[in-house]
Amino acid sequence: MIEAWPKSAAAYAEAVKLMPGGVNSPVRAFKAVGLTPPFIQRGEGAYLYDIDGHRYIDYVASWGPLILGHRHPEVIAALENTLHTMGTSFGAPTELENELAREIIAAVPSIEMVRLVNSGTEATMSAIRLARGYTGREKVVKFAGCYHGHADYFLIQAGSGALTFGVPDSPGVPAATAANTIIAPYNDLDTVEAIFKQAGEEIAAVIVEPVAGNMGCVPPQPGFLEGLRAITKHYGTLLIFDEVMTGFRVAYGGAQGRFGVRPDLTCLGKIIGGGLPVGAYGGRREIMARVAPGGPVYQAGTLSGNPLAVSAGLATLKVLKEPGVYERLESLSARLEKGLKEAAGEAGVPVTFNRVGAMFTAFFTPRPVTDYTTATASDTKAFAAYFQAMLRRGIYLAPSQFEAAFMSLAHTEADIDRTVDAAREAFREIVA
Ligand SMILES: N[C@H](C=O)CCC(=O)O
Repeated sequence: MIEAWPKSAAAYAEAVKLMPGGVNSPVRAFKAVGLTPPFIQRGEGAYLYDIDGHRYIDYVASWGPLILGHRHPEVIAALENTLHTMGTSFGAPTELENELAREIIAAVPSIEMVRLVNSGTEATMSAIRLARGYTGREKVVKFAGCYHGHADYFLIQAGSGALTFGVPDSPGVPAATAANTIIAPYNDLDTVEAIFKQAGEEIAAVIVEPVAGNMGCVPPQPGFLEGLRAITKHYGTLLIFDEVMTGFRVAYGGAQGRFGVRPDLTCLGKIIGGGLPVGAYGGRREIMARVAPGGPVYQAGTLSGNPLAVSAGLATLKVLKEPGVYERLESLSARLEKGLKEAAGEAGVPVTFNRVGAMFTAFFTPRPVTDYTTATASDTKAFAAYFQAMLRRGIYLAPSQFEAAFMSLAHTEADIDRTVDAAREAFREIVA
C-alpha cells in the first residue's frame, strides 16, 4: 500500500509556479480525483514507476498509444536505428512516410490516401476543413460527450478533460464559430434525422467517435453507425470517423473494420505514432486529392511525418500484425471485465462496465451508459474514492470518470488478477 508521494508533491508545487495547473494537459493534474499527481520517472512494459519509488500497473498507456506497453524492444530499436542512421526531422519527404502511408491504407478499409500530421487535434481540424472545402458547406454535426481535440468548433458539449473540468463549452470559442456546430445525443439517430430534415443541405460533415472514448467508453448501439452512414450519404454530407482512439485498438482496421461501416474520412493518432506525437487523416482519393498542394484546401506542418514518430508507429503496427495479438488483448480485457464485475457485485457497488476490445470504463451507476446523459449520471465522488484506493494499491487508472482505460500486450494474467484483488479491496473500502 502506497502511503506518500513527498517527491512528487514537491515537484508539483514547483510545476504549478511554472505551468498552468502545473501540467501540459489538464487531466494530468488529478484535480477530479482530489489528489496531486505522482511524477513519473519511467515506464517498462505494463508498469509505470514514479519518482517516489512506487510501481503501478498502468491502464492509461499514455492515453492509448502504448498498446505494446512502455519501452517495447522493437519500438526502442526502431527509434534508435532511425536516430542513428537518419536523424530527427528534415521537413522533406522520406521513404519511411511512404511505408507508414502504405500500412495505414492497407489496414483501414475506407482510406485510399492519407496525410500525416502531428496530433489528433490537427487531424480532426484538417478533416473538417477538408469536408467544408469539398462540400462548400459550413455546418458540422458532433455528438454530446464526444471529444475531437481542442479546436474551437469541437469545444461544444465536449468530452474528456473539458467534461472532467466542467468546461464542455469553453470560454474563448467565438459564438459565430459555435453556431456552426450542431449537437446531437450519441446513439440517437432520430435526432440526427430531425437535424438533417431541417438543415441537411447545409451540413458539411458528421464527425463521430465510432466507439466513444472521451465520456468514458460508450459503444455504438447496433445500427447507429450504419444509420449515420445512410443519412449522410443521402444528404451529400461527409461522414468522419474520429478513430484517434479506436484506430488499431479495437481491431487492426479500427472501429470501421470491426463494425463494417465505411466513413468518407478517418482521423487517426495515438497508436500510429507508437508513443510519439502524430496524427493522420485520410479517406477516399477524390476527397483527399483536394488537399494542398494537389488541391486548394490548405494544411501543412513542419514536423509532419518526422522519421522518429513514423518509425515508432511502423514498429508498433508490425507487432500488431502478428497473429493472435487482438485475441490476446480481448482475452486479457475480458478477464479484467469479469473480475471487476464480480468484485463490484460482492461489495454491492453499482457499476456498469462498458468495453469494446481493449478499451473500457467502469461507470459508477447501475444503469446502462449509452450517451452523455447516462455517462454523466455516474457517481464521480464514488469514482474518485475508488481511484484513490486503487492508486494506493499500485493501480494507475485514468484520473477521470470520463476517460476510457486501455489494455496493452504487456499486461499479464497476473497483472489482471492483482488489479482485481486491488479492486475487491477498493470497492469494499468505498462502501465502508
Ligand atoms: N482523452 C484525451 C485524449 O484522448 C486525454 C488526453 C488529454 O487530455 O491529455
